[in-house]
Amino acid sequence: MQAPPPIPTVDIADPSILRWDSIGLMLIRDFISEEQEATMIHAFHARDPAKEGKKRVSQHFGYHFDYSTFGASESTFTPLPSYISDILPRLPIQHYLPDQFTIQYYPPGSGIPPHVDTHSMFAEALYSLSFGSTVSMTFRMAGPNDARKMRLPKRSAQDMETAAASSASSTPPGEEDKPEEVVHPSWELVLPPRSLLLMTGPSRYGYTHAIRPRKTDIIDGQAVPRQGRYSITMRSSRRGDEIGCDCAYPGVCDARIRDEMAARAADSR
Ligand SMILES: O=C(O)CCC(=O)C(=O)O
Ligand SMILES: [Fe+2]
Repeated sequence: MQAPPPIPTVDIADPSILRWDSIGLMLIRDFISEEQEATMIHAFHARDPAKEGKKRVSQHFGYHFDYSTFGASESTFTPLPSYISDILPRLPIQHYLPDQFTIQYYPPGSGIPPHVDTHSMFAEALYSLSFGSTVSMTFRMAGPNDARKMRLPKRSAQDMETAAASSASSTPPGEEDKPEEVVHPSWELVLPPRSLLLMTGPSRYGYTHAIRPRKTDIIDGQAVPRQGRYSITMRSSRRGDEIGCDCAYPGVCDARIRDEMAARAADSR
């Protein structure tokens, strides 16, 4: 079920900024220059030369993403290259800054399954800087199906990174006869190269985001073949007492899921 994308408001002072205020989403076009983009692509392949694989390739800077907690590592830290640290003073939210950076290369045809980034381990602002190629990102308000999937036993940490709310899996056994659940319509947001996406509020906590694994996107009715696309996901880790979440989306909130499991374990004692 696909819906037209919600209509953004264009910032009067800066028309390169589009906002979807009701869901806390913002896109800044031309956030980096073509020169910065070329530097980032060059630096990525200086560390990971292969371009011909079919799978997404990741590099970590700052505190590494920890695939066992879905938060930032306590200790593994790679200093930031200047092409990342240089952009931090220009991020729209300055009272807290990201400290966990994942650069991903998506060869044409690859994507990332629908998921909600961990609520409890990262502060509200989630950034994605796109470069290399235009891509469509699919958003969908999370529903009961996503909540159920997030409560399934996890196969492995790597699966869970993105399978958290993945809608790719099949109907669990015994549930075939249940009435069809409400699935909210998805819509696609075109992310141009060199644009910065900021997710806060509902788009951060209550929507899944995904990139469909395909070689061509349909943009304004035209088939646009994908080239290699890169992104830098930037997150601010929560530490100690800050870890937790009291968002309005308990169905897809890892902090609530952990509480439910603890309560269930206590009940069964
Ligand atoms: O590539 C992107 O823009 C988003 C990546 C993402 O959603 C993630 O790493 O959690
Ligand atoms: Fe994500």
